[in-house]
Amino acid sequence: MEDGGPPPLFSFGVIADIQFADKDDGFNFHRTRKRFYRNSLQILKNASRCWEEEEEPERRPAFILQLGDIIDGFNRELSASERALQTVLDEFSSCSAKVHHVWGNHEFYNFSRAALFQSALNSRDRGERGAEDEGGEEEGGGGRGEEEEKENSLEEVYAYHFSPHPKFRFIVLDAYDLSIIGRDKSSKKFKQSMKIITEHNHNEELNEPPAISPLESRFVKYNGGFSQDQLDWLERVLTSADENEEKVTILSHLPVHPYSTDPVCLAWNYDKILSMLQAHNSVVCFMAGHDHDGGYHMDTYGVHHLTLEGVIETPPISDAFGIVYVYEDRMVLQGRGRISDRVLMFR
Ligand SMILES: Nc1ncnc2c1ncn2[C@@H]1O[C@H](COP(=O)(O)OP(=O)(O)O)[C@@H](O)[C@H]1O
Repeated sequence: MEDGGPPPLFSFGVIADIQFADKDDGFNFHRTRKRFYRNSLQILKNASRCWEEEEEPERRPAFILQLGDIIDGFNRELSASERALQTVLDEFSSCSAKVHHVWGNHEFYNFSRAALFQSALNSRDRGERGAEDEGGEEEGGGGRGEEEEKENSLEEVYAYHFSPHPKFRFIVLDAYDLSIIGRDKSSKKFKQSMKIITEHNHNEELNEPPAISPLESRFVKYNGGFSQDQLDWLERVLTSADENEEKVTILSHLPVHPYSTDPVCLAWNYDKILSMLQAHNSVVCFMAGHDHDGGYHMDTYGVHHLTLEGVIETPPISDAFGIVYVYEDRMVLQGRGRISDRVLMFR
């Protein structure tokens, strides 16, 4: 694809739902899909090799987007969370490009939010500015008491943005900002999240989706949503990107367009994000993981919603990763294995 044409401006690698565990193959909850816990490391090896093989500087990934669920929740039961994470990170480090990590539900099955902020999965320092140090009443912050500091750290958001090339911006979102997994039970956000989920989901087991309608099925414990603070921050980042005529790609573990995923995988308040994306001309693409079957939809505003097929449910004969080559007017996804090639024209 694109052979013989001008080189891209820059390129990046993509991969989602690796969910590595040193454990025999198993199944998803409904036993409809096989999960290849050990082989997921082999697919990551294939990805690293492929990303490193690119010889032309503009075609070699400048960075990698890891879209969440890097290791499986089973590691916690096996007391192997740290070891499994190190195994996967070692594999990533065989590739020269820096990785931007998105956080998914399995990150919270293995680690507390506080631990994640202290871990190598916090790639926020690879960004320019995060939701915590930008705007609102958070700014200036001098003279905060210890109690207030503690309270703020309980509510902290993992979101940031970076510009790898002039006129292009990437925004990492925290889709478990409102969630009952990961948030400390004493936090305001936990209480708010419990209220939201129990208003919609009356099952005793909150991972069992409400059966009212396909869209309502998203109110399960393994999903989450975006706080108003994060939405306000995103609004400011997008306004500035519009003014600077940038092309913005947004990254989140949870998809936000009902046609790009099984609705049971949607973010709780996906509609809030969707209307914001449509109102900002700078937004060209929204990338997510979580739904291992993947999905794609271009909405009526020309925004591409790409849900990447998950590594964990990819049989050993196949692959699930890609390289995206970025040009002035489009992004060209070259997928491997289950991930399709796509040309994403900018609106
Ligand atoms: N219908 C359900 N009822 C009860 N628990 C469920 C249901 N669906 C999923 N779960 C649980 O929710 C968690 C996440 O589900 P899973 O399908 O494994 O998601 P993921 O694709 O993120 O791995 C698992 O602990 C799983 O056992």
